[in-house]
Amino acid sequence: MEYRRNFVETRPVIALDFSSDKEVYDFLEKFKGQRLFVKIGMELFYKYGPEIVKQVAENHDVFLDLKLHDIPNTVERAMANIAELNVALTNVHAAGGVEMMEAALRGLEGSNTKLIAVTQLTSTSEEQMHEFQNIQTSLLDSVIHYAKCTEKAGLAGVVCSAKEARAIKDATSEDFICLTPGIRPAGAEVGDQKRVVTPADARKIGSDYIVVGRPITQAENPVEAYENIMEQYNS
Ligand SMILES: O=C(O)c1cc(=O)[nH]c(=O)n1[C@@H]1O[C@H](COP(=O)(O)O)[C@@H](O)[C@H]1O
Repeated sequence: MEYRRNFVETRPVIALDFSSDKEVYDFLEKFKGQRLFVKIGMELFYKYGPEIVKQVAENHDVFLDLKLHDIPNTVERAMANIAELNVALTNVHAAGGVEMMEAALRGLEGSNTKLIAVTQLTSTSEEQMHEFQNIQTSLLDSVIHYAKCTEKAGLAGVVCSAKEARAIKDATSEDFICLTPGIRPAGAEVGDQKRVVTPADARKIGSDYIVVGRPITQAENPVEAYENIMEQYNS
């Protein structure tokens, strides 16, 4: 079946998982003025706070990945602070519940930031989910359950493995965003990721955004690695 696709972000979102701001700016320099889509996560945020987000957002689109998961009131108030940064995307954990996700959205009111929710981390395997989370459905069912709850709360989409993107869109809507980390070019080191997909397959299955960290940031030539991954994703 041919599916309608409204929007796909053709640039891989680069996870800036660096321990210092110097490494971040040295890395971004290599791309010579290109406007990138980058992800700032806990590692940088807990060290440099909103300042690094503001700095990077001057020249790049930013996904602020802080994965909020707390009581609704706390999440709403934290999101109101994130709203001031006007980043393109930010996230919460769907496991926080529908009420928490609705509160997060209220906190973001007035900003242009899209809110998405993490379903099951791409570093979680089916067995780990059964054993540690004591969820006895299949991992796919769990991910779809969280996606439906996220849709019900009114969020723009989810973070999931590309493996699940097609099933999520079938269970929600074609426009429901599937942002997918756990991307590995064929033969690349997998590291702690469990549910990995190649850039080309991610696009075929239905990712709207791919997030790529180490295969680019740890590459000998990060610009070349970025361009190769972008080409595979868009071919
Ligand atoms: O929300 C995320 O961005 C995220 C969710 C998830 O399920 N898995 C996941 O890997 N991520 C993030 O995506 C990035 C993946 O990095 P690499 O494994 O180095 O490509 C990391 O910064 C993770 O924090």
